[in-house]
Amino acid sequence: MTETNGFYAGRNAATRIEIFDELSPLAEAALRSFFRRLGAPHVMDEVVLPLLSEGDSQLFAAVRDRPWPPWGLGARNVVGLLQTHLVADACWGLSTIYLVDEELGNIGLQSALIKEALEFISTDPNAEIHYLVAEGSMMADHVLRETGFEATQDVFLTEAARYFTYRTPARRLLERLGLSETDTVDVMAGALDRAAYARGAVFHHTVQAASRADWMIDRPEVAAEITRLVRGGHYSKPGGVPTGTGRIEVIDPAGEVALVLREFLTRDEQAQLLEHVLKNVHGFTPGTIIEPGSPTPLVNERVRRGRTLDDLGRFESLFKERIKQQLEEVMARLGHPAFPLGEIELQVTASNDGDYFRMHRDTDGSDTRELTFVYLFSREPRKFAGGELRVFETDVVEGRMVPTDRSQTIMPRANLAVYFPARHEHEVLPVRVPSKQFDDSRFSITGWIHRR
Ligand SMILES: O=C(O)CCC(=O)C(=O)O
Ligand SMILES: [Fe+2]
Repeated sequence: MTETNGFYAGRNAATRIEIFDELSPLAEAALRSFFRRLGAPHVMDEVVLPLLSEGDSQLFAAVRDRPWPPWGLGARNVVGLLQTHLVADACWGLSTIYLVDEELGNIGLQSALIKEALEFISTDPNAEIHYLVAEGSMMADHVLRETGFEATQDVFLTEAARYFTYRTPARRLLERLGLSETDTVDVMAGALDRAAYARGAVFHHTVQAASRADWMIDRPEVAAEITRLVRGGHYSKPGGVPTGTGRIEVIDPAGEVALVLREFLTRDEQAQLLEHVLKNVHGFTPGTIIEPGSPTPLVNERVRRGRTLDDLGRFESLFKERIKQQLEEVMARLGHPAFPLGEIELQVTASNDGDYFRMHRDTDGSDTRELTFVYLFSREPRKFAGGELRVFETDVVEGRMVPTDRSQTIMPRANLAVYFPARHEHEVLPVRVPSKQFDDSRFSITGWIHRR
């Protein structure tokens, strides 16, 4: 047994896997020291502790105890760590296995850590493991699929890359890695067959290498092939009803959930539009919503907080013209059936500090709104955070509106045009504008494209 794992046998015999879901000061000190040795001390405060304090997160640590005394500061030496966190109902994110350099080749240790985590998670027989994988990535895509993951159409967009959700049942992953039948201690000692360790090595090293840019490098414009799925990502929605469980099979979806087109206006047009809007600051009034059964628009801050302006000045005709020019391509790419074009309503929204627009649809099916258009703009460089536009696909099945598991998150970025069917539920996440200045707001122009 130990023959196949001789190099690490001594170390692994002195290693145990410890589970934490809260941290004593001593355990926290041991983890801080671990991340400092990894050269990534920020991970503790920016990832591990926040996830842990949200609840439903566990740390699986490979620990070696100091020979004597086995208590007090420095008694526990953490050499490997895996964090799990519940993202949505029965949907779990796994961190990469963080390892000190001298354990990078210790496949017994890595297998033991993931075995403990997967066994813990799969006490729920429906539990699934999810990763976000960058579109077009070769290594992560190939290896995750080979390990039994399926790619879904659930999209997550950052400025750096477009990610898709990959998922697999926790039980299946345990089996694919050959870990379901052997005890953790034996896994560490080298009792699995070669093929299982080889599969595990490819899997773990791929996840480590592919996600390294996500946790080692503090540069948001650098895209990692694999990134962590987080709560507050496209799986949970303030004030909304959960839709994207990631567990509904999507077979050959008709088109994109929302179509994003860049560079909608020229530079000059952008500057003039901003000028028009800033000049009309006093024309903005609190944004309203139309509630079911009530014909008059109302202010309802439980749903919407923000200010709107109906007068687009000369931009009214410019927007209508440009939307009409794009419409054919837009409908083709959305897979949206053709309709005789009617009017286009336009409205500017300014979202300042604390503003949001919770889950809603722009049509309940009883009016003639077909498509929603959203144009995003702001001062550059941008002075706000948040304000992501999230769109959740809705199908119509036998005349009823049925949410699917596809969604798309659009990070605000100046000069983007977004199109989606008006029946899709969508929301604007809370905006933060530290200066609270009107000029620094997140601005958008919404267009409702009617059929005749
Ligand atoms: O500002 C946005 O991104 C979207 C606004 C919206 O959903 C609406 O005006 O109906
Ligand atoms: Fe809307």
